[in-house]
Amino acid sequence: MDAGGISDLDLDKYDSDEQVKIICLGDSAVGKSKLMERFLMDGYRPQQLSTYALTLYKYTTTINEQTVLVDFWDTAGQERFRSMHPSYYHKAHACIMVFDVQRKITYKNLPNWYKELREYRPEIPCLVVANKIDADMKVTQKSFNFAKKQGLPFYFVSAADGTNVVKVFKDAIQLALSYKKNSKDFMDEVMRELENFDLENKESSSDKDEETQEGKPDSA
Ligand SMILES: Nc1nc2c(ncn2[C@@H]2O[C@H](COP(=O)(O)OP(=O)(O)OP(=O)(O)O)[C@@H](O)[C@H]2O)c(=O)[nH]1
Ligand SMILES: [Mg+2]
Repeated sequence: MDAGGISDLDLDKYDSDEQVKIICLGDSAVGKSKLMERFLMDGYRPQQLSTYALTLYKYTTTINEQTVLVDFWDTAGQERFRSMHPSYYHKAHACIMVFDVQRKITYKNLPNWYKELREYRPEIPCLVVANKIDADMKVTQKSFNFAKKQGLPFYFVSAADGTNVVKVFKDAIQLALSYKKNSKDFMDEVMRELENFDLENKESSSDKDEETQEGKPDSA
């Protein structure tokens, strides 16, 4: 692993305005890596961070005249243990949750992934993706109710022929950005309230000082 790889794991960077982190969840072999590679096709630079069993895909885009750096996090094998390391979820702004329409079990496992996601990131946008529709277009007639039940956006996609791939990733970036903006506004509000609270506290404690001052016997 090179030094650049290590600095890429500097998690504090996700606090800055122009960086978002998007994670990918789902069973093994549903096509998570293929989807990312399809989206980033030209000039993507996956960075294998084998120590951490993950790959970072870096993507830069311009939204509202602002340059946005997106880190897509992809796992390398951890999902076989049915659970991710907490740092995988840390400061993520959106999640793309993938299943394979050809393997029912990968759909059945979605609630488990979703539960774990919500333990770490209760509020981030989550997009549900049914991959490999190229293998049998008829599956798009079937209903997969998990997303609807949870009120999550749902997409039929194919990493093999590219159907809807750009749409999913662009939507994920938009949702990540708006999540970040709104949670930041919320935090600003909390910080303001805390400052006010602090001021009030200081005022009341200085009142107290005066009282004790007054209560003291006059030395003169
Ligand atoms: N037909 C078809 N095959 C696909 C599609 N996407 C992925 N595959 C195949 O599915 C297999 C698994 O794809 P990966 O992208 O490696 O899956 P993954 O979710 O990253 O798997 P892990 O890294 O093991 O968790 C590969 O053989 C892909 O070629 C698709 O849209 N259609
Ligand atoms: Mg993979």
